[in-house]
Amino acid sequence: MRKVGYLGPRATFTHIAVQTMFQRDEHLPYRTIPACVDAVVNGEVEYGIVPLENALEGSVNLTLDYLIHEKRLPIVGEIVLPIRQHLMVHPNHAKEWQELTTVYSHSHAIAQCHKFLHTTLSDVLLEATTSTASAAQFVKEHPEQVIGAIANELAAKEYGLHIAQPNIHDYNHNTTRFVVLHRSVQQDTPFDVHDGYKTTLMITLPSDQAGALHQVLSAFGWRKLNLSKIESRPMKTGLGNYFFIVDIEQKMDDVLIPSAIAELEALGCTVNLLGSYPYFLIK
Ligand SMILES: O=C(O)C(=O)C[C@]1(C(=O)O)C=C[C@@H](O)C=C1
Repeated sequence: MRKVGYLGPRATFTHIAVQTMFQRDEHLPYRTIPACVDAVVNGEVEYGIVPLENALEGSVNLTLDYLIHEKRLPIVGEIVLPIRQHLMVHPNHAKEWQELTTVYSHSHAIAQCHKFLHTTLSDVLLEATTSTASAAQFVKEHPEQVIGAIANELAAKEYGLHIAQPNIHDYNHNTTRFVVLHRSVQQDTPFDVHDGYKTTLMITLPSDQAGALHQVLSAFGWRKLNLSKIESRPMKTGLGNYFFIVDIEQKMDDVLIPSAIAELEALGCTVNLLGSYPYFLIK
């Protein structure tokens, strides 16, 4: 049985991803994303699962920044999960959900429900928590307060809450990508089944070189390497300094990706491989 760490407490979306893909393993909750990443670094767990990107809200910057700037662990797998957000309250307040004073949730979950919150609960205070399930746990522990949480159905069951309004996310096609982290690059994949492979690179452009980004993209383009994501993030070294994260829709090979990397390096770019890994889409 392998030890798998996740952003907890029990019944987060991350926990659902872990329960689905690591059914026979031991699951250990961590309070924050950095704590979960640290647990992999320290060897407390073999794998750590953290959210990376949501279809409505974009990247989970805390994950990306911690992985890039603090603890550089390889990505060895990816799980994509459909996300349905529900407004839940303590059963004592089932009829008062329109009079809530405060709604708690993870900032990404709050952002996925802005339209609903704006139109239906416009005066409510919004408070960010470390995860959706920790918001549900907080509501359970404060039955005297007229407050709510945005979380999933499993959290409503786990913490004995009443779903006052189901499916409050603003757009139907809501999914989140979770990455599987390991201490070192592995030959074995963390799960037996998968829907395809991705390779993620971090690319830093040479400073002040006109057309550098165009040249980078053409190194992938003429090799017909399909990119499923390109995103820039601050290098945190000064205003205007950015690096790029690029996802290529295929496994690392012997020819195409290595020669694209060599071409980028010849152009003066710095390229780091963050992982080449299988992904699985949960239905
Ligand atoms: O709080 C949770 O339940 C999480 O697993 C975190 C998280 C995220 O950070 O994006 C995961 C999925 C949803 O997009 C909302 C929150």
